[in-house]
Amino acid sequence: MTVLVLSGAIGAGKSSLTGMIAKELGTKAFYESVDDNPVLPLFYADPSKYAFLLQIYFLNTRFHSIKAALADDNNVLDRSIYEDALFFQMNADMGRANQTEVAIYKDLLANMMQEIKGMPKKNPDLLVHIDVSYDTMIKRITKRGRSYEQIKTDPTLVEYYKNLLKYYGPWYDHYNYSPKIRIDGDKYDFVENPADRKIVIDQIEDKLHEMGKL
Ligand SMILES: Nc1ncnc2c1ncn2[C@@H]1O[C@H](COP(=O)(O)OP(=O)(O)OP(=O)(O)O)[C@@H](O)[C@H]1O
Ligand SMILES: Nc1nc(=O)c2ncn([C@H]3C[C@H](O)[C@@H](CO)O3)c2[nH]1
Repeated sequence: MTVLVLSGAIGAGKSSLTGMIAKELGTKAFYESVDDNPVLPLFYADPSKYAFLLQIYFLNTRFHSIKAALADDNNVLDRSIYEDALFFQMNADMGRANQTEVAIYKDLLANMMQEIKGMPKKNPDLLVHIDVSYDTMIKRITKRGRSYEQIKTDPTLVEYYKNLLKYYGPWYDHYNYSPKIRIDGDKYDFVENPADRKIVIDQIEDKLHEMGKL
């Protein structure tokens, strides 16, 4: 049983690469709830009002996916639960959550992580992190076109996205729940270019070989 999780900023290419890895390795893909997420558009319209609710929503849906993915055999998840705290900490630091919400969220997250520790498989086998610059991130967000994520319609998102990248650097450096690998999302156009896709998939497979997981 091998479980891979993807990480990276908004629009980094996690969902795209998740699908490619699942196809290549013949594993099942688990995607975070976006298009069916009733809170996400509300959050982008009024972050202070909905930051806490969105975080609870994501934590709950991610926990469902993790329970399914860690119980089953070979799986790949398009975002790790370890990034949830990063998002909430950043939103809290930006004044979008009060101290009571922060305390309740942290306690609930710790409680859920405790449950995960009790599962037969506690941690993923490999974290695949996609690194992107601000310019690439914006290009991809624009290309994907979710209306509420566009900086043209909401210029305050420039600060939000730049801030997110600032939080991701140290987050990746400190991540130690499993082996990890960094993919250069600026360099490799693994969506449009088959040669780049092969390079990226090879990097992941080489790492799995090295770990004795392939
Ligand atoms: N390496 C890449 N080269 C070219 N286009 C890419 C690349 N990665 C992603 N894209 C494109 O960028 C957009 C965002 O990709 P995707 O939805 O996979 O990102 P994500 O990391 O899952 O985003 P989110 O965090 O919002 O869920 C899509 O339109 C996708 O086709
Ligand atoms: N606030 C907040 N907390 C999270 O834990 C979180 N996880 C994902 N997202 C947002 C980013 C993309 O717009 C969209 C798809 O990733 O959902 C989050 N937003």
